[in-house]
Amino acid sequence: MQTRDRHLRLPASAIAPCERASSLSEAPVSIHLRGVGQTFAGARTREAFVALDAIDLDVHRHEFLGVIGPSGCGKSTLLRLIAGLLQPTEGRVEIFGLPVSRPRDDVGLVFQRPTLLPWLTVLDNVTFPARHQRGRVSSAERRKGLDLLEMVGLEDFAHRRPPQLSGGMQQRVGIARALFQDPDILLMDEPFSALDALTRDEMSIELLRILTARPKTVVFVTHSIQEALLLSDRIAIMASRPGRITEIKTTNLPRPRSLDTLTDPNFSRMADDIRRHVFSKRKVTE
Ligand SMILES: Nc1ncnc2c1ncn2[C@@H]1O[C@H](COP(=O)(O)OP(=O)(O)OP(=O)(O)O)[C@@H](O)[C@H]1O
Repeated sequence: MQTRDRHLRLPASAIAPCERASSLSEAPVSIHLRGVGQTFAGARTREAFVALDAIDLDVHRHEFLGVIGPSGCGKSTLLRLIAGLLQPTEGRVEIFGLPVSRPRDDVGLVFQRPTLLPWLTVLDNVTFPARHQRGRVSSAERRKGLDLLEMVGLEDFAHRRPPQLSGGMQQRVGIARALFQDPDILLMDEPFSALDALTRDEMSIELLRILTARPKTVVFVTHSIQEALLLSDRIAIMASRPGRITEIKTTNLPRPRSLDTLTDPNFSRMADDIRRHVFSKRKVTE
C-alpha cells in the first residue's frame, strides 16, 4: 500500500468515477482501420508473409483499447501502422478522419523500453520533443516537463540521468515524455513488460490516474490478460497466421479501477473467458 501511495500525485477529487464507458460508443472515432493488411517480403526466401489480414477497427475518443494475442500475431505491427511508422500494404488507416502517412505530433508512443538518452537529464529527456523540433526548450516547457515529472512521481529526480534510475522509474520518464506534447492518442507497446510484477501493477494504476487527469485515446498492447482487463474499456483479441482480430470484448468493470478490481468476481470471469478464447484460437492455428 505504501509503495503505491508513494506515487499518488493526484488529489482524490481528481479521481472521479469515470462515465466514459457508457458513452464511448457514441464518442467520435479517433482511429479508424478498414480492410488493413500488412504483407512482408521474406528476407531469405522472398516468400511473402501476411502479418496482418483484413483488420477492421474503430477506436473511439478517450477509449482505452487493450490488444492481446499470442507472440507474432501482429500486435506491434498493428501499432506501427496506427503510428504511421509503417504503411499498410492493403486497406486504410485514418486518424481523426485523415489517412496516416507519417508519425503525427498528436500521437504519443511508449515502447517496452523507454529509449531515453543516457547523457541527458531526466527533465531534458522529457522536454526532448521541443528541443528536437525547434532546437530549444522554453522556460514554460521546462515548467511543463517538471509538472509531468511530478505527475509520474519523479519530481525529485529531474536532474538525475536515466542510468541512475530503476527500470520502473525510467518507464515513468518515457510516459512523461510521451505526454509532453499532450497527444490526443497514446500508443503503448508492452510498456510494462520489462518490469517486475509489483511495479507493473503499480504502473497500471498510475496510468489509470494519469488518464483520469488527462483523458486520452489509448491503444495498449500487452501479453497480460490481467493488465488488459484492469486498464481497458474494450479488448481486441488477436490470432496468428494470418494476424487478425478475432473478437473485441467490452470490459464491463466499473471505474474508477484499483488493485481491488482484481478481486472483483467479474474480473476472474472475464479473464477466464479471454484466456479460453485466446487458447481456442491457438489450438486451431498451431
Ligand atoms: N519488418 C518486417 N519484415 C518481415 N517480417 C516482419 C517485420 N515486422 C514484423 N514481421 C513479422 O510479422 C509478424 C508479426 O510481428 P509483430 O512484432 O507485429 O508480432 P507481435 O504480436 O507484436 O509479437 P510479440 O508479441 O512477440 O511482440 C512476425 O512473424 C514478425 O516476424
